[in-house]
Amino acid sequence: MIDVSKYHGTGNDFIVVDADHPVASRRRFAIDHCDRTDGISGATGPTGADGVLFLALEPAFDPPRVIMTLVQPDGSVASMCGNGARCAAAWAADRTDRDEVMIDTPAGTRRATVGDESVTIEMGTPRFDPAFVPLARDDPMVEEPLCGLTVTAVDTGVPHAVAFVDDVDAVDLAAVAPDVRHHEVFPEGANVTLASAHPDGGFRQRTFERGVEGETRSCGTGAVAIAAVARRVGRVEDDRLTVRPPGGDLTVSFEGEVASLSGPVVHEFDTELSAAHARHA
Ligand SMILES: N[C@H](CCC[C@H](N)C(=O)O)C(=O)O
Repeated sequence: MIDVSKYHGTGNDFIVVDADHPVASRRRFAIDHCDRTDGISGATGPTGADGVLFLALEPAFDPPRVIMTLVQPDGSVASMCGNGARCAAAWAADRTDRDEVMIDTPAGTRRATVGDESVTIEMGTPRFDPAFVPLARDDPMVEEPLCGLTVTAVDTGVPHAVAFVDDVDAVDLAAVAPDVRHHEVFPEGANVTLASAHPDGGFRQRTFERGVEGETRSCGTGAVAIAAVARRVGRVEDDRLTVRPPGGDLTVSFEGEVASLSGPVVHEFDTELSAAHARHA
């Protein structure tokens, strides 16, 4: 058994594992323990999770660094996760007593700042170039019809197909998302993110995630994707926007074209999990 923690960022929830602990098969560990019916349990029973964050803390750096690897419930590895990176920063801040942490991800190194009420992570520059998303074509996809939605494709560390609709709750996301998520124009697949204008400003959000293969309560790269697309297509000019997924409000801000993501992080509980899976299972 190994010690683990459970965290969530606006309802996007993760099992956090110190990478020093021996886990024979990270893939098997994520598939088993993320399961919503018989995965990781808290005081009130099984919770499961949207993914496992394996975190290697390097406290000697200034600021401390964390190498973050997100393994998803289907066993795949995602190159970036906005809410996961915010949880990783809170975990590292607890261990180092520092409020600034660098998170190393396959999408790049991102600075995180841990405050009392919220954790902010730099998210880099959203990219529309087909080579970045990636798209299996030479032109960016901006407000094009795709599987019944009007889609703009953007890379915010992972690929998002963003569609603005009148009311995010009026869309049967589970029904419409899989065709977009698996469309041949996205050679690595895509997360499918819906947005609609909120009466108090900003946007409501719903995201169907690749790797979870379902809707999550929040998605940080998706929130940044909505803000980036809204600016690109001229829906807003703001440098600071509230994006509201079902699990709680996120703030996306821009300095020039570089985005940051802020919102609360909650340490839910600590427990122990079995890590004794066959290496290649
Ligand atoms: N929930 C995450 C995104 C995970 C990325 C993943 N679903 C993929 O692209 O495979 C976030 O807060 O940004």
